[in-house]
Amino acid sequence: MGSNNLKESFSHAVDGIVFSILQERNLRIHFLIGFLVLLFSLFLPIDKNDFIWIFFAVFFVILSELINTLIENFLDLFIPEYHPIVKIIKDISSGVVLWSSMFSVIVGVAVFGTYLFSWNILPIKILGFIFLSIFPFITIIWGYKKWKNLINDKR
Ligand SMILES: Nc1ncnc2c1ncn2[C@@H]1O[C@H](COP(=O)(O)OP(=O)(O)OP(=O)(O)O)[C@@H](O)[C@H]1O
Repeated sequence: MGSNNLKESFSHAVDGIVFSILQERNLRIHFLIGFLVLLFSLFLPIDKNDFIWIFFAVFFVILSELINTLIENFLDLFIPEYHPIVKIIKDISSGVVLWSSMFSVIVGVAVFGTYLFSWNILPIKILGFIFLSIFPFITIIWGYKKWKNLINDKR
């Protein structure tokens, strides 16, 4: 069942991406947003470095969504019934997508804020601070009890 040439390997890889796009609504949304962001950036005088950051942010979110899809399918194959550990793994996997989306928001605000509104670094620092300190702090307080129960279930 292994692929024996480069063309076949490429075709299987494309099949994987097509399957993920057809299966996952969130992936379709991220592709659409990524396309619109890149299209929009064509109309701004964005320099090469900033464009690479934008492209990387879009690419990174789609990559994490593909990994999320991979993990979900893997789990559904081997453990289709409800299981507390499956819940934890799937939630972490979604968390990876959320985390990379937050990174792309920072990049978007930094680049587009500069070109559209001549923002300096302050709004970006504030957003970065919110994402890296206030966000984990609030979510830990908010979700602590729920997660403690889940971890106890796991034991
Ligand atoms: N077998 C399972 N056992 C326990 N919890 C599950 C199971 N399947 C799904 N869940 C819970 O439901 C959520 C959604 O899982 P699902 O597989 O439907 O992904 P989805 O709808 O594609 O969501 P997303 O891609 O946004 O993570 C998971 O994050 C998890 O909390």
